[in-house]
Amino acid sequence: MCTAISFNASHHFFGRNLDLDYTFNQEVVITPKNYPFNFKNGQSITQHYAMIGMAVISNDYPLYFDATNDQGLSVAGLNYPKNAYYAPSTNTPNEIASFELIPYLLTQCKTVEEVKTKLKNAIITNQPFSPEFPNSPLHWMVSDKDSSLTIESDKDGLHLYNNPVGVLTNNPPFPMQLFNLNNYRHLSPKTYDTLFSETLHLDSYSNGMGGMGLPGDLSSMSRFVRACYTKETCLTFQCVPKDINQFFHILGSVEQTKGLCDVGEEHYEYTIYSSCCDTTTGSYYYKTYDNSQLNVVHLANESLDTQTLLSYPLVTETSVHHVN
Ligand SMILES: C[C@H](CCC(=O)NCCS(=O)(=O)O)[C@H]1CC[C@H]2[C@@H]3CC[C@@H]4C[C@H](O)CC[C@]4(C)[C@H]3C[C@H](O)[C@]12C
Repeated sequence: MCTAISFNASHHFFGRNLDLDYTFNQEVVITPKNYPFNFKNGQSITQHYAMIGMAVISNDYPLYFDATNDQGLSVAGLNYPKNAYYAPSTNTPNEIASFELIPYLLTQCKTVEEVKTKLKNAIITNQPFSPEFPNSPLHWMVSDKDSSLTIESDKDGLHLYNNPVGVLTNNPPFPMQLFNLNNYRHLSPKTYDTLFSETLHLDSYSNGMGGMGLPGDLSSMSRFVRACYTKETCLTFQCVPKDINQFFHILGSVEQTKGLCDVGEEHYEYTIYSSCCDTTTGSYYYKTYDNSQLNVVHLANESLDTQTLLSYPLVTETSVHHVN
């Protein structure tokens, strides 16, 4: 399970929690502007936008989990089991293999509008990257500073849904997630007087009672509601570090502690990393389960007119600031 968020404050921020019971060898990866992409549909690109994000590099190829390009467009892939359907290839030019979608969009598009145009007649296909990395059932959130889009490739075709909340988790399909939010329309950061009785004097004995009924469990529908509510009510400070801090607190509202989510055979899902990319500057902040210190990799600090992938292994050791 995972949660992705797009957040507007002093800058535009985009990031996600990656929740899983095992870890890949993922690292922060910068793809510079002249790294050659040879897509399965026959298209080759050697001049394109640069991108930064979390990826596994295999065979010199960046398998991105989430990334942002130098134009401020971002995409994250999240688990979408049992619903994702990728079609067999028929060798047509509008095909994109599922593992290629993030680089395909981020090399060529600046905005969500451009993504919609690019994907108009697209088909997501099922060619796997390699035997070591077979296909995963994913759906995606694409965001720029003005809007977000959910991409779902189901048995009945490719769906592009406007995503007005800027949040994505996992199942069920996105229209159901959005509809389910209606069930929480009563939630409020304020504690109102009781609405259903004038004779019973029901006491507001605690702050925060306007939020009673907000789900706190880790199921994907609950995380969707909780992340939307936390994000919508979240204050912004027009100060980049403070807004990034707010972003990590929103992600923290749906993070998974080891032990809470038993997936069998003594494995537990946990939040492996949380990321927040400042898409205005291309700075990728992250923390890991064991290291809650923020680390950052800056796209702008590298020369991007090159061909070779740059990678930055995650700093996963617990870091403590000793005060005395
Ligand atoms: C597993 C993760 C989602 C986390 C999640 O939701 N876990 C709930 C498990 S459960 O459903 O609750 O049991 C997803 C998110 C992004 C994915 C990678 C995207 C690039 C690449 C695409 C290739 O085609 C296949 C390999 C590849 C490295 C992918 C591996 C894996 O699929 C990643 C990490």
